[in-house]
Amino acid sequence: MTLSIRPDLTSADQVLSSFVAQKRPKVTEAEMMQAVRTLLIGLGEDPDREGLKDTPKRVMKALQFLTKGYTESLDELLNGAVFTEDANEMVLVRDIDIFSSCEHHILPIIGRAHVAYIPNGKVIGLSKIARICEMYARRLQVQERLTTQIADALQGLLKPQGVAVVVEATHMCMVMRGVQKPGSWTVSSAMRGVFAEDYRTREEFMNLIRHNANFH
Ligand SMILES: Nc1nc2c(ncn2[C@@H]2O[C@H](COP(=O)(O)OP(=O)(O)OP(=O)(O)O)[C@@H](O)[C@H]2O)c(=O)[nH]1
Ligand SMILES: [Zn+2]
Repeated sequence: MTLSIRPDLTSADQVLSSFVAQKRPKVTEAEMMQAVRTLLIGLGEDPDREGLKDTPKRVMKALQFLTKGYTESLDELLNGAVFTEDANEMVLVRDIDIFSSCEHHILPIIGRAHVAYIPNGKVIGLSKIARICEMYARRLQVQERLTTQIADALQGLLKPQGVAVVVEATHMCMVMRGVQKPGSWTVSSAMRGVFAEDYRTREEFMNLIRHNANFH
């Protein structure tokens, strides 16, 4: 089962279960499209008018794409790209775009993730860090869980000296509806190992995610 619908799992269980690609449950696409059609009627629309004729299919496809992380696994996305390397300095991948969906309203969470780790004999292909973010973001999420899942995945895969993840994001459910606060954004962090234990390591990470790159 997927993480978001198994709140009883510990983070270690969650990392393990992420190794196995999840299958979509057996609801037919026709049933999903029918549900969107019902929504349209409930909203006061005519689902048979020309502009809306293909909308149930489009909405279903869009939602399938936005939640494709349920069908992905760490094992597949890694493709073996964990290498033995005698490196022990911080590795940071910054400014990873995040497009997720909040589980309360299925509205976009848009932001960036910054992910660092300090190796302990193993390094991971850099693109795989962004792919891990992508896999967890493309599920129904709360920002806090997205942040800890990324950290726990790296911690579980590499057993590094430490992992640090910061996610900065704006939630459309707080911008377009509800409390309507455009410009508000949320910062969440997950620190593991030396990043949790040693404030200087954490400070170094925080400084590195604040400075501007020279090539911009
Ligand atoms: N902690 C956390 N809360 C979130 C996230 N995304 C959405 N929420 C919040 O989830 C809460 C759901 O509250 P409810 O009162 O059940 O729903 P609601 O009536 O739609 O709430 P409002 O947004 O305040 O109108 C809201 O406070 C949202 O802002 C997230 O990633 N993390
Ligand atoms: Zn929401």
